[in-house]
Amino acid sequence: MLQVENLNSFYGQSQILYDINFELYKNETVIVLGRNGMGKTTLLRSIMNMNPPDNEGSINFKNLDISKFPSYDIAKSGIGLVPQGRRLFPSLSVYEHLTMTHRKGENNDWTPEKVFDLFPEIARRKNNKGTDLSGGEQQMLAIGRALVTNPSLLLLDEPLEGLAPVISEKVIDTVNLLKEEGITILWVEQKAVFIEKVADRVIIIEKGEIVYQANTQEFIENKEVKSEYLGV
Ligand SMILES: Nc1ncnc2c1ncn2[C@@H]1O[C@H](COP(=O)(O)OP(=O)(O)OP(=O)(O)O)[C@@H](O)[C@H]1O
Repeated sequence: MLQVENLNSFYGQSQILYDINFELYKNETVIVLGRNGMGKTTLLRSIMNMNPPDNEGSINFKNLDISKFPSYDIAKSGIGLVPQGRRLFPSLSVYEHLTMTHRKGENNDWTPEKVFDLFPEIARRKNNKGTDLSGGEQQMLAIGRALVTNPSLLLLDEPLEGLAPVISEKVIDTVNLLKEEGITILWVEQKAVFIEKVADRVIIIEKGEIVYQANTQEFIENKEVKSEYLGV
């Protein structure tokens, strides 16, 4: 579904990502782990061709090189981003967040109403400003806003940040449900604690380079890798 080849990313003169190569297969959930500042957000921004960073290399999505597409065309081609920190719009209501980006899907259309069925917590607050919601509700809205673009690939940037354990569980359950619906997931995260509940494969990024790729079971059993790169 996605092939990233020889991706190098730069903020001005500073190189952040070095020769990144990996593939995502349809319907798998892959977690990219890395400590603070290792380049995880930069990787997602590069896939979306958001500026900054500047990128070199190729990114193929469903056999199309999207690396030079503007971000809105990448979104249209079927990649949805749930950004770090949610980045909701202070002037928009919950409902407006969902209607503004709704783009009709081919089969199983994610409408604002379907998002409300998934997250009744935010349905009750549809006329409130998005930024007035609790942290957990804001994360649900941020996921909903990406879903109404009807993505086949969803990029999640540390979606559990600042959430209570019970809400984190709900987000993890939601991601598993989306996988059942056929959505491919690329999730970047600092901590590996929940990984066996959701991931098929794990990639570790260290100072902008991929230093490890394995299936989840192999990763869980590999204490050396965990302590070397994640300090756990
Ligand atoms: N706009 C920017 N301009 C210059 N440097 C940046 C910019 N954004 C990020 N960086 C630098 O790029 C590096 C990678 O940052 P990035 O946000 O991708 O890391 P991360 O792994 O997502 O970290 P975190 O877990 O803290 O979100 C860091 O050294 C950061 O300081």
